[in-house]
Amino acid sequence: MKLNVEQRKIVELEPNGHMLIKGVAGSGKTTVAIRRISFLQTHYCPESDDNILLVTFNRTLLNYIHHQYKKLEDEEKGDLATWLTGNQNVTIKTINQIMIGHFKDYSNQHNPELNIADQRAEYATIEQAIDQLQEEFPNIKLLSPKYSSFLLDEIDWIKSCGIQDEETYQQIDRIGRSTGGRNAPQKLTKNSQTREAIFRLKERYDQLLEIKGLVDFKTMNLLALQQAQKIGKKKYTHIIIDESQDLTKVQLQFLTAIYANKPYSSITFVADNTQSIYSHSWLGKGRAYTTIGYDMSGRARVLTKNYRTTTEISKAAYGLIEHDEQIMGNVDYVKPALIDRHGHAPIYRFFLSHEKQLQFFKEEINHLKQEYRLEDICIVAKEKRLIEDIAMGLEKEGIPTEVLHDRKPDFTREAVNLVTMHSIKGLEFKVIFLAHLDEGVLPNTAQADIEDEETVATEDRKLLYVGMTRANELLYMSSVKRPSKFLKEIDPDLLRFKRNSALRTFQIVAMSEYKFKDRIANVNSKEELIRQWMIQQLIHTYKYPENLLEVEYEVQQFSKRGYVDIAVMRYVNGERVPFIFVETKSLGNGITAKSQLTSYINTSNHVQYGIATDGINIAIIDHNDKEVNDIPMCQPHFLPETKYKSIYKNLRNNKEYDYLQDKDDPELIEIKDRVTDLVQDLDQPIQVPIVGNVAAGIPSAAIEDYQDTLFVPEEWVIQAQDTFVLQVTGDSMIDEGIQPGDLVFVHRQQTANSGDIVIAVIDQEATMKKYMPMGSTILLLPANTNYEPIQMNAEDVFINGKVIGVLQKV
Ligand SMILES: Nc1ncnc2c1ncn2[C@@H]1O[C@H](COP(=O)(O)OP(=O)(O)OP(=O)(O)O)[C@@H](O)[C@H]1O
Repeated sequence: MKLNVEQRKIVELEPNGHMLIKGVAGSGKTTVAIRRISFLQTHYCPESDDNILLVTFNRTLLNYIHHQYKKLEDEEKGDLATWLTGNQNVTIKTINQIMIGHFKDYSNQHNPELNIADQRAEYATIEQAIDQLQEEFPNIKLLSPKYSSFLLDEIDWIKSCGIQDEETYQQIDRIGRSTGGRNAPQKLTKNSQTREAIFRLKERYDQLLEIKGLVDFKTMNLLALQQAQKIGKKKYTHIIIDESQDLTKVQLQFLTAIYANKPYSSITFVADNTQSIYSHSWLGKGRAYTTIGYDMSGRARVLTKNYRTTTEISKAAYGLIEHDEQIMGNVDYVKPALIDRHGHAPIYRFFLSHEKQLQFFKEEINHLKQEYRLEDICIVAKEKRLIEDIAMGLEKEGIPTEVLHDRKPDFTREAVNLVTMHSIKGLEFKVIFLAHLDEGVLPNTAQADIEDEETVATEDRKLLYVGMTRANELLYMSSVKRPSKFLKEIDPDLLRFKRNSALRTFQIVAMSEYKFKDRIANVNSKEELIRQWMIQQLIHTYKYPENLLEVEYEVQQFSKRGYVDIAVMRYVNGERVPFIFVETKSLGNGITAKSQLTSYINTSNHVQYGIATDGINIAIIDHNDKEVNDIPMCQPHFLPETKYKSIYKNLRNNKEYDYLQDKDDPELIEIKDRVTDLVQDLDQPIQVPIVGNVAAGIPSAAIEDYQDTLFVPEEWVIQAQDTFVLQVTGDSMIDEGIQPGDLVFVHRQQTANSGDIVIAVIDQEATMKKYMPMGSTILLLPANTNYEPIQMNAEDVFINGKVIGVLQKV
């Protein structure tokens, strides 16, 4: 892969202390971070104690980075191999892996028995602490075991921010909490007794853990920081922090503590705030870099082009974040640029049960298997239990799965991957299924208290955004029962109901927009919702004009009469005939109407397609009862003819043109060269009069006296004021292709050359013949073997005009 100019510039930037690389999802931030390592290693690690650290937030991303390196093409491997294999001074780790190392140093020195508490120990200890403090704070209802998870989260947050004393906690703006309890307090007022109680609880909880020889994860982080600051061993000359928006303040301070500030050092923050999905993160909440001691003015580089996803997927994903004021208002927001890579629009489905969703996955995966390897497919859901459920279901159906946990996953195993939304950050797959985008799950309203409702929504909106931007080629989204409110924020025109079909997902049409109300027995029926959605789709998506649609279309089946819910008509040879039949059922009622549909289709030879749908399921069949992907878009030739079509033969240059004249406005004409298909630009057509028939000849009157005129291009005539049009009455010229009824264009003139077709007057009667002078006589030749040539003395023949073209109706 060739880096673009902006990426290469960043990779090859001379290190100059701290810098920020911000960019949209898929813009190559991780790619740049990786390449920069080999650049720094080659050029800016002159001393033997120069080390480079690439730190990531989550373990899945770390594993994925390792996996991606192995896949790099041979030419790039040369460079990368230096630090991947042989060279020991490059470390790629998660932030926790590094901090645990320092924590171990700390415990070895102070308390070798110290261990990290598991979740069960944390809950047991918090309940103990609550119990001990309840007497002291009898009025604080929050001090109750039922709020344990809320309180643990708050304590975690206090530690994540490195808050050391109660006074600071009393003053601080509490932004970013998202895991309250169902009945958690609505607001943690500043300088309140509630905050006092929480802070005391934190202290008591830590003491109790300590007695048990335990620390929780966030205290482990604090001790690691303390250790790093104490020993002052600044090991890393260059630090690159991928996904830096996810780190806590303490984690960021820790990295500063291990950063060796040499003249050629660098600490690079790689960030995308739009993807900040952790409530305890520091920078991701819009805080300035100055809060951790870095002024980024003039030190930020931006990557705007998303290389990962197609334009269709990107558009839908960006549509989502555009609805979020918090995201758009963030100073570090980067407006994404689209690259010109197109693919299938995202597919969105909803289901009435988990089993139906699973069934859909199974069927789609079985289809996808023909084009993709199973390991190119990843199913993502917000919660772990949801992906585990899906994995179990798929395994039962014989589809191998790989759940990507923290443990080292095998990205190469022939299996469908499954992962949580949080863990998929930084990863990418050709096909992504985002499952269970359900109300209540996304956003998880049960967990939000009112103070943080917006923050929770923003965080979950970002989660969905992260998920959507993981897909290289194909994105499926689905909900079970009520869809997440975020899906309604995406323009429905950007989503599809199924693969390889233009059909959009079911949407309720406002009753004021209903069509054919006067033809419908019960506009309030549930089935009508589906019919009106299909009518809307036929008109807006498939572009069938309303007057080609009929509802309750009557068909005759032997002795029985039936009524098709929607019939799409089209014109064939001027006749209006049924083309598509649609049978609808009320939402989720199944497509049992399919057999009915087949029998209706069989009542007419004209019907080519049938659709049976209940808004959730759909079958599209052709007249042979075979499932097809889609129905055709409306084509111009399906419509009733609005133009008269003729062919004009220009006898002056032997060219043929299509001559199309609007039925309502004869002045509106279109001329097309029949050989080149080029449509002629007709700025100023001229008018030529239709003056009568050939037998009458060309009258002497002026053009203005005639009302019937034709509009034609100027170059078809020699001179407008001398051109007339006559209708052919006889068949004497049919071998020249001139038929009775044709219109001939005649230039008024008294002479002619041998071989010209002329209008000649003999005995005051006009006739059209081929002119052939022979000495003092003239031969007038018919082009029809049934007629004899006429030989006349020259003085008895009056040439009235020469035929210069023929217009023939088709
Ligand atoms: N210049 C480029 N040309 C072609 N493909 C590129 C280019 N830069 C990056 N890519 C590809 O785009 C995809 C996204 O790159 P990468 O994962 O580095 O982006 P990112 O900004 O870290 O994404 P995210 O923040 O969404 O995780 C990868 O498949 C990468 O190979």
